[in-house]
Amino acid sequence: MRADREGAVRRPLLKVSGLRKRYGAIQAVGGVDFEVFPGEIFGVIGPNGSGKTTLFNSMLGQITADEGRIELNGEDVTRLGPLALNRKGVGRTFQTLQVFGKMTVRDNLLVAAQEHHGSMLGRMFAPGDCGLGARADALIDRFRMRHVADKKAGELSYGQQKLVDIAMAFMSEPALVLLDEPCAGVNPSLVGGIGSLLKDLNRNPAAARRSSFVVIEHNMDFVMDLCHRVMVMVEGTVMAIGTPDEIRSNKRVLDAYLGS
Ligand SMILES: Nc1ncnc2c1ncn2[C@@H]1O[C@H](COP(=O)(O)OP(=O)(O)OP(=O)(O)O)[C@@H](O)[C@H]1O
Repeated sequence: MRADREGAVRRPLLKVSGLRKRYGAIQAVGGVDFEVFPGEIFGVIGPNGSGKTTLFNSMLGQITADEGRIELNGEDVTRLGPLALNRKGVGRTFQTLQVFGKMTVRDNLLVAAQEHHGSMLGRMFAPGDCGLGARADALIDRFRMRHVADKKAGELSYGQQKLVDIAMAFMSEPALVLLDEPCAGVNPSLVGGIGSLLKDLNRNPAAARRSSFVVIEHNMDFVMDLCHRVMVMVEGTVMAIGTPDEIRSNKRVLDAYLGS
């Protein structure tokens, strides 16, 4: 729980407590605690091997943590798998592209909503397509992809495919989106655009609810510009959590990570 500027107590959307995961002799995640609040963009940074991906995969039900508890809106979701979490409003993007190269951009978005609305075929023949076509078109416009909407995704540049990948995560209108290195492999000239897009999606006043994001990213300028708070992981544990300014001026973080 945390009090906002007006003093009202805010309940976390995501609460991770005492999370641990070991691989044999390696303690990948060694007792991690943090909270993400509604509407917050929360960054996770740390050197290679510090446990970020293991933490993500545990939160997404892709691996089972050895210990700890994960709560979504106060509900214990520790043992839920990816599909059940997706149905509860958790979306994700992967480090590597997940788009279907032979399908159009628009169809990629429609397929992404499949888990929420039954099979692709069922949806295609359902009257009014459950509103998914309209949602796909709205995202296509928001991501400025109208000119490529009917092109095969595999024909697009890597950066454009990355945008399709991110847009797919938003088809289910998630409350929480976990983004795994959204800038990885993207031309530096496109990185600013991805940041603006995510900020725009985060504050979207038209959406029924504001999405919160947890973002793993090695591009420090991107993280510091985008995130409201940042968590620094070192050797599977939390070294610091704070605003970008607090993290940039934290001596331990500078010595262990940022300063290197
Ligand atoms: N499936 C696995 N089997 C064995 N060891 C693993 C496995 N997955 C991760 N590890 C180890 O756990 C530690 C944390 O890895 P993890 O991938 O979570 O770190 P990371 O911070 O995401 O790294 P990177 O920034 O390089 O993606 C590392 O020492 C890694 O070698």
